[in-house]
Formats: sequence, C-alpha cells, structure tokens
Amino acid sequence: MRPVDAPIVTAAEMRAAEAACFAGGASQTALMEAAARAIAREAARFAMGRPITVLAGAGNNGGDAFGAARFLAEQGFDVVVAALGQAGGGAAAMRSRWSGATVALHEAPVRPLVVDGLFGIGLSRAITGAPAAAIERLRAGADFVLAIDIASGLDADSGEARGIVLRADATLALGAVKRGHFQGAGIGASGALLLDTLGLSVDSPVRMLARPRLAAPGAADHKYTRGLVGVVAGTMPGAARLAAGAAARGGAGYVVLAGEDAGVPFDAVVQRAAIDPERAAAVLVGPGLGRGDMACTLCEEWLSSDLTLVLDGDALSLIDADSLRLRTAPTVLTPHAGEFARLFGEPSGDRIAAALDAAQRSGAVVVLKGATTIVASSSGEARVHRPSSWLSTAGTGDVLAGLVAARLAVTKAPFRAACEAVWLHARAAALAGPALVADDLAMHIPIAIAECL
Ligand SMILES: NC(=O)C1=CN([C@@H]2O[C@H](COP(=O)(O)OP(=O)(O)OC[C@H]3O[C@@H](n4cnc5c(N)ncnc54)[C@H](O)[C@@H]3O)[C@@H](O)[C@H]2O)[C@@H](O)CC1
Ligand SMILES: Nc1ncnc2c1ncn2[C@@H]1O[C@H](COP(=O)(O)OP(=O)(O)O)[C@@H](O)[C@H]1O
Ligand SMILES: [K+]
Repeated sequence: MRPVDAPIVTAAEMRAAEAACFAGGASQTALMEAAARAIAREAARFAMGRPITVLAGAGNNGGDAFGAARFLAEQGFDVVVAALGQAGGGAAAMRSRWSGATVALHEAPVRPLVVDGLFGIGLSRAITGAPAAAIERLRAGADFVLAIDIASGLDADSGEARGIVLRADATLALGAVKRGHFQGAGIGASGALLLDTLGLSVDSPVRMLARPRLAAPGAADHKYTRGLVGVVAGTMPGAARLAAGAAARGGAGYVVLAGEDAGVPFDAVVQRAAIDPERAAAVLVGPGLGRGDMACTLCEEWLSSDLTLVLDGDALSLIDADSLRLRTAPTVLTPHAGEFARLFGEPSGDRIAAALDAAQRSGAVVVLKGATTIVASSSGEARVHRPSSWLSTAGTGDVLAGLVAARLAVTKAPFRAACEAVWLHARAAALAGPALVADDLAMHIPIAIAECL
C-alpha cells in the first residue's frame, strides 16, 4: 500500500521495534516469511509474467529475497536468484528453503524485473568493486527494479549514497518507512514508495505529512476574528506581493501589505504604510526585505515585539538562531538549505535530525524547505513531505511563507499551521501542474483548501 501519515524511523528505531516484536513471542522466520510474501505480491504485480532476477545479499534483506523468490516460483514465475556472500542467521534458513536456480551476483542474468535484496538497513560500508559493476549492468538492462526495504547502497538514516546505489523504480518498505527514503540520494533512488507494516507496531514523532482537516469559518466569524496577516515589504516588493496574495487565498480574514509603493497582488489585499500591531494575528517578515539598514531596523523591531512571526528570506540572514529563544510569542522559520546552513550550520547527512535540532535550539517551528520539506517543532515532532519538483522556481518560497502566516493567523498554532501550509502549497503546485510559476499557486490554494474541509 501507499504509506499515508506513516511513522518514519531510523535504522536503530526499526531494530528496536523488531526486537520488541521478538520479545513478544514472534519468530524471526515468521517475520521474514511475512516480508517475503509481501515482496512476492508486489513483484508479481510489476513483473506481469516476465522473467525475474532476485538479488540476495548475506543479511536479512537477502533472507527476504530468497523467500520472495520461492513464493514467486510457486506462482509460476521464471526466477533466478543471484547471491552475494554466504547467508547467515535467519537468512540461512530462507536460503535453505529455496531450491531454484542460484548463481553468483557477477553472473546474474539481466532480466526485465530485478528484485533488489542485496542490502537493507544493515549496509555498513560502501558498495564498490565487482558488486558495483554487477549492479550497474543489471540496472542498465532492467525495465523495472523493486527494492526490498531500501535501495541497496543507501544509508538508511541519511539517504546518502554509500558507493554505488541500485536505483529503484519502486521500494517496498518493510515494517516502517525509513528516513533514508526521503533524504539525499534516497529521494531520487527510492522510486514509488510502498509500505507493508508486517503487523509490527511502530511509532515515531517523525511522520509523513498527512492531508490536514480544515474548518470553514464559523457563523460568528468576521474578518478580524479570522485573523489579520501583516506582510512587511522591502526592496523587492514582488516577493511580498506573492506572499500577501497567498495569505489572502490561504484563509486569512484580512491581509495588509506594509510598504510605500509596494503595490498589491489584487484589491482584497490592503496596502498601508505600517501594520497595526493591535490588529495583527501574524506578521511575515523577510520575502524581498533586503539586507540594508532599513531591513535590519524592521527586523529588530518585529523580533522584539510580542507578535506571532513568520521569518523567511532576508530576515533569516539578519537574525541569529540563539536570540530567537528570547521570544515568547510563536515564531516559524522557513529557510531553504542555504538559509538553514547560515543560521544553524551545515546539516550533517540527516536533515530531519538537523531540523529537529534547529527547532529545539531556537524554540521556533522550523520549516526546512527543499525537494523534501521538513516541519520540525521544539518538542521533537516532525512532519516530512515531498512536493512536486516543479516548485523549484523563484518565488514559490514566498508563497509558502504567506501561506504559513495565513494558517498561523487562523489556527494560532505554529506547528499545525506550518504543516497545513506545507500540504496546501504542495497540493496547489500539483493542481497548477508542470512548468508552474509562483504566481499560479495562489489561485489553486482555495481548491486545495476545499479538499481539506
Ligand atoms: N527490521 C525489520 O523489521 C525487518 C527487517 N527485515 C529485513 O532485514 C533487513 C536488515 O537486515 P540486516 O540487519 O541483516 O542487514 P542487511 O541485510 O542490510 O545486510 C547486512 C549484511 O551485509 C553485510 N554488508 C553490509 N554492507 C556491505 C557491503 N557494502 N558489502 C558487502 N557486505 C556488506 C553486513 O556485514 C551484513 O552481513 C531489512 O532491511 C529488511 O530487509 C525483514 O526480514 C523483516 C522485518
Ligand atoms: N526539487 C524540488 N522538489 C520539490 N520542491 C522543491 C524543489 N526545490 C525547491 N522546492 C520547493 O520550492 C520552494 C522554494 O522556496 P525558496 O527556495 O525559498 O525560493 P524563493 O525564495 O525563490 O521563493 C520551497 O517550498 C521548496 O520546498
Ligand atoms: K535492498
């Protein structure tokens, strides 16, 4: 099945869940048989009757692979297992139950479907030399590669490539999805992500972002109760206009764009010289702000206020992470990778861990944007989302910042607001379709909202 709202675990967390399952009386063989059955089910769908090469390593990933080969052969598929190393532990039992054709990895026949059971979460060193050459040859000749648990060559936590990676067209995650599916080389090498929980009970404060549930305004609501968003314009007012337009379409009751000659995206957005702090439910500072003296002053003023803030773009270059701790009002930061590195230092491989650390250090909700976007709270919760790659165009981050401000004005709950905004932004991008520009997003936000009511 396609995972929705699923927990995302590290290799250590997965092993702990597996150990708890064994402590509860389950056997490793039974778990492997269940994994093998799930893999065979998916592989059969993708093979559509064509011949299959199953790659089996020496660890449990290989054990799953031998089991899957057996189930596929029982269904009448033409299956060859290409093995690497001597299966040990639970994998040895699975290997002994396989009586079909077995060759060494370097002799693996190129076939339309390759099932990758070389390495899973136990990969401990880079794949190089003869196995790497075999992987390259098989990938080049295959129509479709199904990875068991995680594509071989990916670090399960960071998603970084360890030597060569056998890029998958689909990955069947076992037990739970892994952080490595969403990060580094794992983004491009995992293909379509599927999950079989194998009945394991896994929980984590890090989860895939689910579609939010939103409420229509109440009968007693008016423009102020629904929340006024102030957007501070600066030297590049186009960015502030994009943000203000998104805030208005994102459900705010009233949007004020503050700045002389900033203009407005449409007439519903009000241009004023300044934002009335008594009225504002959330203020966005940063998109197109500039980094001169004026920008510095504005940034300092808003930082020292007791208003709920979204800090984006230039504002993220004008503040320091530790001073944010002094704020008592909610703060949401929306950095891209470069802004994040300036504020908090270059993240080590695991960006999810880096975003959680940053949230804890600053006390703010951190939205670390990119091909995978992570929303992290200072209490250790994180939500992870993969938006359309068509979003990689100028100004889409300004739209997201405006949306966060709108949801913040409506909900008053920073983590929830950031999650809602990231989902709506990605959905608006999907609705806008290929070759979108940032200006296209706002008009699709109401359609995305309608899907959440
Ligand atoms: N965790 C779970 O809940 C479950 C795990 N299962 C499977 O078990 C896998 C993890 O099994 P393991 O812990 O045995 O780990 P792996 O099967 O990923 O491989 C570890 C083995 O490969 C060797 N190795 C690592 N890197 C190497 C390299 N570059 N070159 C050559 N050898 C290398 C190690 O020394 C070890 O023998 C999962 O990915 C999944 O497929 C399933 O069987 C069932 C459920
Ligand atoms: N390759 C990608 N795949 C998916 N989303 C992406 C990709 N690259 C960027 N994005 C998204 O596009 C937006 C870009 O924001 P940002 O870098 O702040 O741009 P800008 O400042 O021009 O608005 C973010 O929401 C980010 O998550
Ligand atoms: K694998």
